Amino acid sequence: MTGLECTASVPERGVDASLSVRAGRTVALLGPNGSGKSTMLAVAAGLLRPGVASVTVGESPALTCHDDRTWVPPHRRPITLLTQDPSLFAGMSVLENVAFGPRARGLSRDAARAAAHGWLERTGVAHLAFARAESLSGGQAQRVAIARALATEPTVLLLDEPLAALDVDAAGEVRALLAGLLTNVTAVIATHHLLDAALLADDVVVMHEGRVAEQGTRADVLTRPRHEFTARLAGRGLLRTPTGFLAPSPAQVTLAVTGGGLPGTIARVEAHAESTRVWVDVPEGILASDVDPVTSPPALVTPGTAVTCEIAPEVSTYT
Ligand SMILES: Nc1ncnc2c1ncn2[C@@H]1O[C@H](COP(=O)(O)OP(=O)(O)OP(=O)(O)O)[C@@H](O)[C@H]1O
Repeated sequence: MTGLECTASVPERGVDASLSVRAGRTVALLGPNGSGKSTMLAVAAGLLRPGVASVTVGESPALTCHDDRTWVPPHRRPITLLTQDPSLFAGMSVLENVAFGPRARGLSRDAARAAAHGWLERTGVAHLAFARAESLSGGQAQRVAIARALATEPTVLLLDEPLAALDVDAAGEVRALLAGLLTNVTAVIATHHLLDAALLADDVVVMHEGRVAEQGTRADVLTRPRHEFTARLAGRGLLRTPTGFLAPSPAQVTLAVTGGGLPGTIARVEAHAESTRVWVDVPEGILASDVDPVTSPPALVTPGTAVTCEIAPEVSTYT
C-alpha cells in the first residue's frame, strides 16, 4: 500500500493546493461548488496538465507521475478515477467491460474474465455479467463501474462524487458497498455529503476557493471544525472566540425569543424528520439549534427573528 501526494497550481481556475493521502486511508475531499475538488482529482489522474504540479504515488522510492520533467499519461498511472458517470463501454457485456482492464494489464483472456467475475461478485452484480452495459439501471451501472475501476488494481482510487447521479436508495446501497471495498485502499472521494465522509473516510480535507481550508482525521475535522462551511456540513455551530473556536451541536444550544445568552438573528430554518433545525447568525459566527415547531413560539422558527442563544456549559473551546 502506498500513499498519494498531489500539489497543483492552476491559476486559470483559482486553484493552488496540496493533497496528501496516507497509504491505505480514504480521504473525503469536501468543499463548496467550485472550490477545486474535481480539479485536484483531475491533476492527480493526469486528465489536467497544469504547468506547475507534482503528483507522486508511494514513497521510498516514490513513483513520480508529474513534475517539472516528468509526465505520465493517465492510462499509465497507477491511479484510477471514477466519476458519477459510469461511462461503461456500450455494446459490450458487463463482464467484458470489467475484464478490459485486467486484459490491458496483460492477463490472458480467461484470467481476465475470472478476475472480472470476482469483482462483479464483490460489487453484487455477478448476475448481470452477460447483460449489455447499456441495459443497466443507474445503480447497477455504477456498481459495474466500481468493479471495472477496482479490476485495474489501482494503487490509488479517486472517486469524484460517485453517488451524485443515483437516487437516495441506490446511493445508500452503493455507499455501503464502497464502505466495505475501501477499507485499506488508498482513496480520495470528492463529495458534498456528510454521510460519505462519515461512512467512508478516515481523513477529511476541506477546500475553499481553491485552497485547503482545513484537514485532519474525520472525527477531528467534523467535531472541531475551523471553517464555517465544515461546521454547516457537520451540522454544528461555529463561534470564533478570542481564545479559539467553539462548535456546539444543535442539542447544546437553546434558543429563546428573549433570554440570556448571545443575541442573534434566525438565518435559516430546515425541516428535519424529527425536529426543526434553526440556524442563527451571531456576531461571532453561526449557531444551530433543534427546536420543536409544535411547542415553540412561531417566532423561533421564523427567519429574521431576533433571538438569544444559550450554549451548554460543557461546550469547550479548542484552538
Ligand atoms: N473545464 C474547466 N475549464 C475551466 N474552468 C473550469 C473547468 N472546470 C472547472 N473550472 C473552474 O475551476 C474552479 C474549480 O472547479 P472544480 O470543478 O474543480 O470545483 P469542485 O469543487 O469540484 O466543484 P463541484 O463541487 O461543483 O464539482 C471553478 O472556478 C470552476 O469554475
